[in-house]
Amino acid sequence: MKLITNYQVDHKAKNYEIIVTENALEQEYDLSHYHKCFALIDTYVYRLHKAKIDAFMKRYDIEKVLIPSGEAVKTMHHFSTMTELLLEKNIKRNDCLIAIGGGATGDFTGYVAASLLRGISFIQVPTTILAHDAAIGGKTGINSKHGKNLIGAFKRPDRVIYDISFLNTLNDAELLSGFAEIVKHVLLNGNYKVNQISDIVNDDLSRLMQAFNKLDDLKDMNKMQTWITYGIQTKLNVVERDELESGVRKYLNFGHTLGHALEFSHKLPHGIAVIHGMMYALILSGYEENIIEKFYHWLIQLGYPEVEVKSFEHYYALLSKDKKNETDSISFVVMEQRQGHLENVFYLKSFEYGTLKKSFERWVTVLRSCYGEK
Ligand SMILES: O=C(O)C(=O)C[C@@H](O)[C@H](O)[C@H](O)COP(=O)(O)O
Repeated sequence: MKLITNYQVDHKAKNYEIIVTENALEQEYDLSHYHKCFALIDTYVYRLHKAKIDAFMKRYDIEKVLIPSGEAVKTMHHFSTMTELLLEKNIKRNDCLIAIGGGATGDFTGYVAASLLRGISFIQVPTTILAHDAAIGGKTGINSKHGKNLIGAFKRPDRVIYDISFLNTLNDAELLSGFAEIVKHVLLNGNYKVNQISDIVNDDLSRLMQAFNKLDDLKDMNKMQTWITYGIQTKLNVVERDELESGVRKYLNFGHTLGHALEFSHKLPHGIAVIHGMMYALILSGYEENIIEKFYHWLIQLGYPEVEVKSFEHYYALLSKDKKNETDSISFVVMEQRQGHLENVFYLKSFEYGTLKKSFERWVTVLRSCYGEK
């Protein structure tokens, strides 16, 4: 068994362990302090990894509950059905829910755990690259008809068991979706040299761009592991400082404002929507078209698909419901270079309708020209 790394989250109390390794599900864990465990498992993931998951459940006498795959489960209907089902099963405060699946499975299960009996334990068993981000930091929730993740809670898992052998069965869309959050983590760590920014030169970003320049590179899990641990470390550095998102954690939402609106409107994989949302956020941040084009050329080489685009007004309604807004104007995380700084500076900035719309039109023009549409 190859151990990549074990993390210990450094909060003042109630820390949790993040085990990242191949076949992590086969390791021994002490679950004896729970009265009973229920595993909420993404149906699609269960079909692909039945033997492995069944062996884990048998070893710890865990009860299986299959749930709809992916984002489809994050509805009030499924939340209500699941909580009633678990109450029917006479769930206890010292029981534990185990989420086995991608980010959506973790969000849903965590929110059920946060709500049932005012909070029971839960464990994350993420099965995607995207989950290197989603399973850490305690954000849980479901969607509303008004937008993505609008109902939720902060709820720390008791443990994250990240069995990276699950990643071998990810399809192309899932690989691209997960990789988008790695790109975001690299940008967040950016050490750009001011005079070189126009060539997108950044130690980590250029390393990433060199390591991955076609879709097949994303399938190289040895390569990917390095960047998954990089992403986890970046995320931990932020959430340990600001768990409840009153300050720096907001920057983890870079690209997510328009990203969530695109994801919600077109039912796109999360990261594919976010990668385009980041390009829009760069335009809002003041970056010139040539920088965005360079990014897009790399992204197209990797296989990121173009997004369908509706009118700006359509997205504006969703942007106005974003959780980061504190007034009637829309808040975006922007990434700017400041005079005298060697690093990019992230901050939250409010924008009026006119600026957002103009930037949107610029983004659509770049998008269309890079993807070769008339
Ligand atoms: O952990 C965070 O904080 C993030 O914003 C990370 C995001 O990449 C992630 O997609 C998160 O689930 C989005 O949360 P939301 O608060 O924008 O719903």
